[in-house]
Amino acid sequence: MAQIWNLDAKLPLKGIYQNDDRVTKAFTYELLTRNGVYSVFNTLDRDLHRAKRKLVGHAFSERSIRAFEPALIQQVDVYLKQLLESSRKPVNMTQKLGHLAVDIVAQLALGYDLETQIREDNRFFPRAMTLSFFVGNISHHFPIFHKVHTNMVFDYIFYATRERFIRLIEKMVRSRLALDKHAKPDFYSSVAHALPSEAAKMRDSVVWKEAMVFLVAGGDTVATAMTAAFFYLSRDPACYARLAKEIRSTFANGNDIKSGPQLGSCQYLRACIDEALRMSPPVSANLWRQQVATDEEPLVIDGHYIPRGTLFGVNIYSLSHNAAIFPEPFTFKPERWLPSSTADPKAAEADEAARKLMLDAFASFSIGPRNCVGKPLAYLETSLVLAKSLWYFDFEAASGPLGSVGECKDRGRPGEFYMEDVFSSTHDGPFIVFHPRESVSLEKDLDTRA
Ligand code: HEM
Repeated sequence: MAQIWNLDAKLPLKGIYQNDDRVTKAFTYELLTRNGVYSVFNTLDRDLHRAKRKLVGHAFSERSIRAFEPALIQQVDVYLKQLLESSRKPVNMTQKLGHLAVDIVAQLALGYDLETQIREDNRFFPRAMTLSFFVGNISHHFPIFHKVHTNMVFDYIFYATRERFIRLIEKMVRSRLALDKHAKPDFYSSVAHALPSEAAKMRDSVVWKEAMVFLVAGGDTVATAMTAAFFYLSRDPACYARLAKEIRSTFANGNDIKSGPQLGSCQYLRACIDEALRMSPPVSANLWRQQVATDEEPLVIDGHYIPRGTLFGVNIYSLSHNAAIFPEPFTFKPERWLPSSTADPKAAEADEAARKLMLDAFASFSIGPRNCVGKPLAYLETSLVLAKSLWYFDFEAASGPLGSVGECKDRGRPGEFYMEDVFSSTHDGPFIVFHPRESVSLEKDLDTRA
């Protein structure tokens, strides 16, 4: 298996990921399915993918997201209440935001109250998702293991966890199907009109496959984005102060923090999120691609001839840390994403050219027809959580040994959030201490929102 690393950033990204006439997802994606039933994520066939993408896209239209937002805010309120209860004590943000994100995505997929934020019993669910990423990632990078049925070995070792995970999803799907199509503002409600009336076994059904993708793709990733943002902000007083000032001067009260022009005007918030996504891309695997089987012409990308059967891709982490595009790539600098503020027209032109180069190379959600369909929701969720956290609290890194959990020490970069690639990412920390702001009352706002 060959691989193209992104040494010259400009071309291979588009040539690979925006070239769906000639390039498709690699066969390794198909190894992630069982029973030959594909989801929007792992289907290779271009026409089937387009149809599925159109279907799934309904859940992310502006209208659907607006309808879903109150359910999202309800989950964020649970998180805020818990921060209040644990004021002045260190909070492990990997756990806290992991629970929040999975509760949100369970609401989004199937209107289900997973309640990992408040109850212990379903907390195996995010752990099981990470496990499924881990096992799938092995086949994705080493398909030979799949051939020798390594997945069956993992199935055997993790049988109990896998069965528990699948039974819970089955319960979620069944309880949703028992309700009226439009009983909840969720994915099912957005797509129910277009679903086949299925006689298929539950685990082979379209609802099952797509809901499963939502749960796996939309929980862990957003949790990592938010956690990384807290890591960097708690270590950079200047960025923290600038963001706090922006949030606290944009809104008149906490109930106003929702989607709309005010949230949209928070340019520095968006810059902080993009910078966290660049520094710590939640999907850190190589997204392998291959030449479309029916394409008979030689494939040349960015001057590289790609022999038939080769898997190739651009690694998002390495691209995001290419110093020729992102100067000082290991420094958290949200300002790099802001429009130029210099009065000198020549300098402004150069700044804008540099910014365009970065925007073209920003691939944390990938690009092209297989890019992330959940991107608008991911931004909304991350923006709301950061803005509301800063509205109701001041926060800082914990002191003592807990304060350094999450730092990347073994590569000599303590300023970087340490993550491990399991297709998505595993991590721990940071531990953050929250102090309620005296000038605002979360309890009062929660009462008015209830
Ligand atoms: C910060 C958060 C997120 C990041 C960084 C992210 C990143 C990505 C990336 C890089 C891909 C391309 C994967 C590939 O080519 O193999 C992808 C695809 C996808 N994402 Fe996300 N994602 C995020 C949030 C979400 C959310 C919230 C959802 C839904 C609830 C979601 C659903 C999907 C789906 C369904 C695909 C497959 C799209 C297709 O193949 O057409 N993602 N995401």
